[in-house]
Amino acid sequence: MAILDRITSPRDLRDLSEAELATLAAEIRDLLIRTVATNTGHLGPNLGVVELTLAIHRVFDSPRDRVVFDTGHQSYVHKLVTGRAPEFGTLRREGGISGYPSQAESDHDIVENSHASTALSYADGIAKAYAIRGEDRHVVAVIGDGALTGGMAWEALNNIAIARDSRLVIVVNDNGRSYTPTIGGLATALAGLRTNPRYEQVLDMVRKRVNAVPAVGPTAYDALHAVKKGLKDALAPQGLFEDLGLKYVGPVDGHDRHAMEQALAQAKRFGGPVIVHAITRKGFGYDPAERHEADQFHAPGPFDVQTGLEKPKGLIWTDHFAEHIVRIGERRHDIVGMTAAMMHPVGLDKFQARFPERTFDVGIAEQHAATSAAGLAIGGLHPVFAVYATFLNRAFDQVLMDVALHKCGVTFVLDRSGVTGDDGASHNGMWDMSILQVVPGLRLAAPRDVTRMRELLDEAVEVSDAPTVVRFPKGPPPEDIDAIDRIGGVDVLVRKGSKDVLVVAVGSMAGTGVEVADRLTAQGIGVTVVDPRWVKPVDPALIDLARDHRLVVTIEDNGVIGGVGAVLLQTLSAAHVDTPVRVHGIPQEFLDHAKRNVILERIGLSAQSIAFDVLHEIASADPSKATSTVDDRTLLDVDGTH
Ligand SMILES: Cc1ncc(C[n+]2csc(CCOP(=O)(O)OP(=O)(O)O)c2C)c(N)n1
Ligand SMILES: CC(=O)[C@@H](O)[C@H](O)COP(=O)(O)O
Ligand SMILES: [Mg+2]
Repeated sequence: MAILDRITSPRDLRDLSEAELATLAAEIRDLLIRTVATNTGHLGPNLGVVELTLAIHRVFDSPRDRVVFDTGHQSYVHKLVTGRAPEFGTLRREGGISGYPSQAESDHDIVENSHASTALSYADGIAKAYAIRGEDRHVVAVIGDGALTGGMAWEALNNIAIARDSRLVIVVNDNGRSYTPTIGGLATALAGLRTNPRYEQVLDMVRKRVNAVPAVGPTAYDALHAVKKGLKDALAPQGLFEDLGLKYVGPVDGHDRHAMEQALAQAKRFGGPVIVHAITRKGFGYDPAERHEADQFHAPGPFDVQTGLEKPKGLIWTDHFAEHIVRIGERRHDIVGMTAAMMHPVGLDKFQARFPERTFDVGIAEQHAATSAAGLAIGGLHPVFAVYATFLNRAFDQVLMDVALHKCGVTFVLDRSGVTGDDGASHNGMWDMSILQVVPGLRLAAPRDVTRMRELLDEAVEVSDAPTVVRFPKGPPPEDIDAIDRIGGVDVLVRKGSKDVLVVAVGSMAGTGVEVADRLTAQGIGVTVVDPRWVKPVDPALIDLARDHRLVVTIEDNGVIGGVGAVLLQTLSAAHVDTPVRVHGIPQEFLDHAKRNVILERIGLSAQSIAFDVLHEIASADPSKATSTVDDRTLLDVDGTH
């Protein structure tokens, strides 16, 4: 029987021998590799925290002591040792366990938000609460070196440094990388701490000699720690954490479980905030991951376990952006590319290779990126900040008050907009076309296909006195959908029969809009389908089109509150256009993980569902238009795809 099968709670870890613990680590690695190879997910980060997580759960008593993971993508080992090994095969599957902590799954889980750099703030609050309530409970926060480049982490550290009563242990999981090597002064400071060879050799010698002494060992090791600390000061620069007044233990070999346990036990005894600096390697224990130069299998697609080779995947929207931004950069020498630690995932790697001096990776620091972009624009350049839509949320005030207020020509390229699916509620890019609607002067475009993405990017970078946004979804783009006409800035995609229904299909929903038209025209309903291209500001042509039709139906891959449909409805009302508007979009909810297409179907963003609703509405308003399909959704199925 596998040792992992015997672990139903972290306390079971305490009964294992050294040999069993080593076997358990191997079993966990094997399960991680085999599961992610088929389910996808975060392999490199989780292979890097096997020993570290086991040590945490042997020294601390979860869930009485709380363990908070920053970003949460590295919480698979935590899940395995907190009773979820039996269902680990359902990882990231619909109805299965999430790829991030989930309160619904376990009392051991806290932070579900996959946005980086939040863990220390949570931990600060929880630890203060326990101190005030007089509860003798510890809080352990695991934060990566990448997440430490996020501003929130330093806001938290500034407070934690003076929270003397907080029983808070911060484990810095330092593998030197986000996707690629972590950038900036912090990375250099951490490297200074972890790469001082003399310090390591002396540390090794001290640890071996002292720990060899039975009974006295650990205590003596603690006492010597003070010496070691002095030693470190002599050998390595004063740690930036200690300069903040934070106690610091380390650096510790994060793959040496015993050493990690000693360091954690020592930190636990401090009784106040303390940092344990663990040195790990992303992908540790699986050669293809460790050797994977790009990102050490941060989030690989399906791959072959034996060879580590990823299954070939087709081009996605990002790949087409990656090509086009280089072409733009060739003709526009003022264009600079910016990313928040995601150079390849957002498609700026080719631009960086071509124009290294015009490409900036700012770390996981979207707020800084947005305001630095404003600075770059003020300085006479045109920044293109490529970022996942959901991660721009945290830079809303910077977009509003630092970029738009000063009329800066910055282009935001929002990848992964709309429903992304696998990475759960905090990854869906369903907010941008709502929150950015309120930004005065900002122009927002949603391309329906690659050709329109190129056109709209070209138009966006020409705007020098306002922020522009181009947003597209995760995954492969559709075939091009050519327009049959253009009215104002609005592309007409379909125009059949009388002007019964105007379908306003936004960006990636254009194909769905055309399919809705197919279903309605098959029922004798006249339909016009348009793609606004620029959804903000509202194109006046849409007002005239709406006025000429009996019903307006909007379809968008964005939340329904404050989105394109909502704003069009408001605009028509202000223009005294009485045509009713039915808004179809993402319900304003946190959506559980599942594949994008499954979620779209489930929330009614499918041609079948929308056409049925429209037909129902028309039949109830004009019974002469009622047909047999009103009560039988399947009869609408003109192309037999449902
Ligand atoms: C605000 C935000 N921006 C970007 C990301 C995308 N992202 C996910 S994990 C990751 C790298 C995290 O690096 P680190 O904290 O060092 O953890 P590691 O993967 O090395 O364990 C990034 C940039 C995110 N989750 N949140
Ligand atoms: C954890 C995190 O925020 C990212 O690594 C996320 O997994 C991005 O996923 P995709 O790049 O697959 O959309
Ligand atoms: Mg890292």
